[in-house]
Amino acid sequence: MSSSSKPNLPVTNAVNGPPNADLVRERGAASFPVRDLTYLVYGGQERTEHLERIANMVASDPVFRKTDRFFLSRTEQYRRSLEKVRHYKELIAKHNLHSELDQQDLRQAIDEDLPIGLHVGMFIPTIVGQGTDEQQKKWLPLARAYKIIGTYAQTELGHGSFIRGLETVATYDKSTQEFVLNSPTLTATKWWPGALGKTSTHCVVFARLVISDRECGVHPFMVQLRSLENHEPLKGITVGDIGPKFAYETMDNGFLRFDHVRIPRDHMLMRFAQVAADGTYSTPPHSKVSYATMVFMRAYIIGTASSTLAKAVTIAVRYSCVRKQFPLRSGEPEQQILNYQNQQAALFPLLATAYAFHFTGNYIRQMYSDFVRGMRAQDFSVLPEMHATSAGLKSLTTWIASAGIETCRASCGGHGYSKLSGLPSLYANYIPACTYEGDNTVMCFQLARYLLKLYGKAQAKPGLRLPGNVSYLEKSTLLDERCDASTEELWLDPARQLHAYRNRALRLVANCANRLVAEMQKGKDEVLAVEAIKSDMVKVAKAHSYYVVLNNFVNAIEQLRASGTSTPILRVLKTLCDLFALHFIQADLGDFLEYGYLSSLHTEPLHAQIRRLLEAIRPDAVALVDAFNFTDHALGSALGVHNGRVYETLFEWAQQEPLNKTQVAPGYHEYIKPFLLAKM
Ligand SMILES: CCCCCCCC/C=C\C/C=C/C(=O)SCCNC(=O)CCNC(=O)[C@H](O)C(C)(C)COP(=O)(O)OP(=O)(O)OC[C@H]1O[C@@H](n2cnc3c(N)ncnc32)[C@H](O)[C@@H]1OP(=O)(O)O
Ligand SMILES: Cc1cc2nc3c(=O)[nH]c(=O)nc-3n(C[C@H](O)[C@H](O)[C@H](O)COP(=O)(O)OP(=O)(O)OC[C@H]3O[C@@H](n4cnc5c(N)ncnc54)[C@H](O)[C@@H]3O)c2cc1C
Repeated sequence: MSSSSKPNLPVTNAVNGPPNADLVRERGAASFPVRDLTYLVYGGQERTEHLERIANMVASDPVFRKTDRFFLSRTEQYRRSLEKVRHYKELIAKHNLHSELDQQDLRQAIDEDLPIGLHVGMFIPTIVGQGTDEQQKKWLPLARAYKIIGTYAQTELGHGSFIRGLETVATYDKSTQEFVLNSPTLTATKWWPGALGKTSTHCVVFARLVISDRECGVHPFMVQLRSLENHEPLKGITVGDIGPKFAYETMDNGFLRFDHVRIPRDHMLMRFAQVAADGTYSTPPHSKVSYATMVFMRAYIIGTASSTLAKAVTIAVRYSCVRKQFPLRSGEPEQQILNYQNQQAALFPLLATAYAFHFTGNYIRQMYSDFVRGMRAQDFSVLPEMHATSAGLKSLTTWIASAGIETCRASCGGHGYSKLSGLPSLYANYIPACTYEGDNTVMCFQLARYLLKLYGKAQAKPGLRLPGNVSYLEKSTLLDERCDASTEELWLDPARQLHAYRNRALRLVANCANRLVAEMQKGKDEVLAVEAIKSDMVKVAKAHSYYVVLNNFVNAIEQLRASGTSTPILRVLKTLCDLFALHFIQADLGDFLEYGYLSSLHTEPLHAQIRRLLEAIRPDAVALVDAFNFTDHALGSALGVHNGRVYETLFEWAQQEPLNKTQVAPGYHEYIKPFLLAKM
């Protein structure tokens, strides 16, 4: 079945000409209407077409070009991203894109780490979340109109994960009703905040509040850094760029020091905690409420794991259909490398994961908006679940997406190593997601701690009802149950798949809890006992997060079935869901074998079923990546171009290499010629 209607995307950047015949054939053989799956992914036909209009506008606009990005210096890349910011603002005005959603769509289409990312992603959300109504009235209009540009300055040279250890101080001076911000040591220097170095005029600074020598904990403060007239740093402020990084060249991650900088009392963001004029301090309703922007960003990061991985897989799958190596038998034509089982085994689980993460993203968005609704009504009861779940999912999704991009790159052979494949920069720009907004390992401890606590409660109080995704912690009888998937067919049963993931998670939680007790019985206090089980805690958090991802994928398919989604779409989603479920059991087989949950009775049919799923996905692979509907601009890859003219595009793009501007190499006269022409 071919797609029900054609996508409206232009073929930009690629070399024009007849499309690659193999890709055309693959597209014609899809078993489902591609366009319908695109609508499903992007929330319907109208929304898809709107996104396409914006994507087309960006892709055809020379200011947003990406093709020369590899040939620009760091400074040029930063300047170029500022040019894009200015143009972004012009387009908002020109096309009346004033809603937050439109602007988000536009930034997503521009597809670059712009130095306003922190402004929209953390600075404005912190004012919204932490500012009083008056503070919002004062700063939001300025921020939304880009009259001020801000960032989120929390991390310091000596302190990142451990927020309570921050050293920057904000001392309240009752006599002038001001806070005095100071960086008392070198390690107190703010270090890393995006767009802090050169772009931002303002920032929300996290500093420890001190009132009359009393420590009141870390709080957010609004601080102006630079003059709005000439962009010079204000008195007492030392600010700059932290220098070269692994990638992320368009972003001026910065450092910042305060030398007794005074700000008015009403520059502390006081929605939840307040300092009165006389220095009276009112505590917030929840001790971690000032960490809410991080929770918001973690939810956002979970949402982007799918699209990032989907880009890498789109490039690798299209290229693997164009690329041919070896005939099976002499005299036969060479095979598309995607026909090889190993290539399918590398790429298809990642394709399935990109779809799985799409539904995880929907789930966490919903959870986050419920949480915000509660918080507005002063109900913080969901905060622990929201924090723990988002911390775990942020870690799992960014780890898998990062490793997945690298797998895609390696699966493209030599051309994957070329920056023109788009994969090295996708990887290098994406991997800090495993670190920023909470180091993944540290985040896993948060989820594991939450699960251990709930498990302990459930053990102590049989009959206790736990929230949906953790309700399995109530059922210790689950530990006695074994897998009964002894045939290939039984492995396709979602209930059995979920049973396996639940059982593994519960086992690891129970094991951790038992070890904790054993360590304490050996004489350790609780703190040291936790230290003794830390690597197991990471496994616990991952195991639970896998279960959440799978559970959401399974539920999403059920909901789609109930809402009348067509059979071909349901069939292909079910196949992807099965592959996701079975692949990650296979990948962690030791966990399931260790406690006898599985035996070779089950693993043989498991492996066989995975092979069948790879075969089932093969004819739909191109259609499944096409359904993500990326423009060539978004992919930025000579290997992933929609028309499949991979070699033509690679060849043309390589001509832009500055070394090719002259026939004779720069340096030839000084360094090559002397020895070439030297007498023997
Ligand atoms: C939309 C556009 C987007 C554009 C995108 C732009 C690109 C952006 C790119 C990069 C931006 C990057 C930004 C940053 O990195 S900002 C800095 C982020 N920093 C961190 O994430 C630091 C990580 N550390 C922490 O979050 C915490 O310190 C901690 C969780 C590790 C520990 O906190 P601590 O204060 O030490 O608490 P305890 O361990 O003692 O725990 C006490 C108690 O509180 C619970 N808890 C901790 N955090 C939270 C929270 N956020 N919400 C709710 N509850 C929390 C914790 O679980 C404990 O609970 P208990 O066991 O029940 O007591
Ligand atoms: C590209 C990028 C952009 C960033 N943008 C911003 C920004 O805009 N604003 C901002 O404020 N910050 C920003 N950051 C900083 C970022 O949030 C921190 O780097 C991150 O939170 C990790 O903290 P850390 O660097 O202190 O790592 P550390 O905590 O020093 O981690 C180092 C290692 O120690 C381990 N470790 C740490 N604590 C423990 C523990 N208790 N037990 C066991 N192991 C532990 C970790 O797992 C890790 O392996 C950015 C960072 C990057 C890379």
